[in-house]
Amino acid sequence: MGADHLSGAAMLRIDGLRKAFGEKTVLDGLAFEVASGEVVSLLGANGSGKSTSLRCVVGLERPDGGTITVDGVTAKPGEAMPTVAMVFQKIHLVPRRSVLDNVCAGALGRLGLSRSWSVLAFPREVQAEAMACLDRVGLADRAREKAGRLSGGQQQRVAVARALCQRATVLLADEPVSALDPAASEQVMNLLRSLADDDGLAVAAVLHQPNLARRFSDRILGLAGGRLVFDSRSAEVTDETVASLYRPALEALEAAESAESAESAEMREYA
Ligand SMILES: Nc1ncnc2c1ncn2[C@@H]1O[C@H](COP(=O)(O)OP(=O)(O)OP(=O)(O)O)[C@@H](O)[C@H]1O
Repeated sequence: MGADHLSGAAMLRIDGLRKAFGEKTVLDGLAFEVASGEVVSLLGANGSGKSTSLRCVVGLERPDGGTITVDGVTAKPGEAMPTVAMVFQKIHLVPRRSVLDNVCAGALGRLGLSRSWSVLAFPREVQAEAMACLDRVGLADRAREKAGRLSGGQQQRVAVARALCQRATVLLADEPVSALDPAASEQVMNLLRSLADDDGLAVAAVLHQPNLARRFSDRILGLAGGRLVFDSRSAEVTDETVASLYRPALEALEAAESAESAESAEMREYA
């Protein structure tokens, strides 16, 4: 699984990343790397900072500190690097436009067009590239259909094709399979894996399914409180390691529930 690429230089390097929303520190000096050809999964309880870290990398959030380096080039704070693309749980396609147009939209940045959909037709060479990207994700035969008519799993693959048309070297995926059934999840995870193995992309995915993370990634990063608590090869991540990530959140929930039931017992006593 991508082992050949692991010795390569990092395609994505994050160092000392910090981000706060008001008083709340969400990323507290996060650091990790993803090599070309590698799939890395981010696991952690709700609110541990997984999405925020990816959103900082793609320029959707402006970090308060730290550096993000892509293929040796360090981004200015809040800058969107042209070769970093992201796919989301809620798939952002324009449902009324054709699948092909949605994929062509990946080229808008380098065409110097704003992210507007006013263009009536994309240049022929962009359309040809988009078709090749659609072929890569196995959906060339659906190019002329409206994107909204495709299944969730197919739409996620179209979003991946759009990232390819952007010529991404780093693909970030924020819960890419959380809304998909098991068969579609499998297909999307296989696609991410093969983009790393066969096309040399550096893939970082936030997942809520530890088993998928173990099966499809080279390494798993465990996050808690905006910090890295482990960075291990997938085969070395045990059930106990995973459980320890979620335990504090579970204990906090149990404590809140028992405080609530103690309070209602007290209220019943007074009633
Ligand atoms: N725009 C924002 N404004 C204020 N707080 C935010 C904002 N975005 C995220 N947060 C807070 O930052 C913390 C980390 O959020 P983040 O989405 O990165 O966590 P996560 O690990 O991806 O969680 P989940 O698994 O629930 O998606 C949370 O407490 C969240 O409420």
